Amino acid sequence: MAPRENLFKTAIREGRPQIGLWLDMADALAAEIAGHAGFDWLVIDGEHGPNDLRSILAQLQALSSSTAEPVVRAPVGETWMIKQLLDIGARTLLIPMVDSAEQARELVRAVRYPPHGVRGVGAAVARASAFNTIPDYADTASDGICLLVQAESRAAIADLENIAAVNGVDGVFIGPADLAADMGFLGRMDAPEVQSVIEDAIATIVKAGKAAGILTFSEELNRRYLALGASYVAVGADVTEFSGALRSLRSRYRDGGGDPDLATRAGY
Ligand SMILES: O=C(O)C(=O)C[C@H](O)[C@@H](O)CO
Repeated sequence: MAPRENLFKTAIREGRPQIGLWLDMADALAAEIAGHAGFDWLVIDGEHGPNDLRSILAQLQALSSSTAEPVVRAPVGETWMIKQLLDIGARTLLIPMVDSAEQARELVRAVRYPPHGVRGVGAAVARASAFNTIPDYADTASDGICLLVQAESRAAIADLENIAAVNGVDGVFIGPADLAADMGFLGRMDAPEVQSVIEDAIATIVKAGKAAGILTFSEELNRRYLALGASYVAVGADVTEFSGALRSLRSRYRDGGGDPDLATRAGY
């Protein structure tokens, strides 16, 4: 039995738009609910969500009955951390703060077994191999693994062509919040200077033959990025959706109607 196909990886390779959501509740039940909402991909956020290996595992298990591809964002791109995430069954990884092609090449090595990389071999006891019931797991694992690197600094933008060209990088994901901050526009992702860099970055990634992705809570921007060739866009986050819905509900019962902006305030 070979590992099942990574349909998200196939879709972004073919340029078919994939709509995603950020999961920062760090909760299996919340992930399961999101899994049944029809998203194509869901980011289990190990960078900013209060996650550890166990909570990521629980969310992977909760999502195993859904068609959404779990995308696990590591806190940082460390080889030992990537090994643990792959062993618990994460197949699509999003690695934050990748500033150079050299860093991207190291990440490719981290997700591959020798002789192509440095991933430690422990498949026999790992969930990734369905506990040793996928006999050819080690030989076929890299087919299902999808490596997405995040470009979110001026340094990354300067080396973007080379990052996108790295063999084994499946997609480059633009982090608008960090990019804006690094450019001197903290919290102002909509600044024209930032938007112009983002649009050029999408073009560069697509020209290199790789999948471009991004997260924004603005529907207008998401539609624009899709039109420019981005193939996987995250359109919101569980925390902000939950919080916005609750505040909106509460404000309807407040004298005077409450603060109409509460539910829609942009986040980053
Ligand atoms: O820079 C960004 O934008 C991202 O990397 C995404 C954010 O980290 C995400 O958590 C939304 O706030």
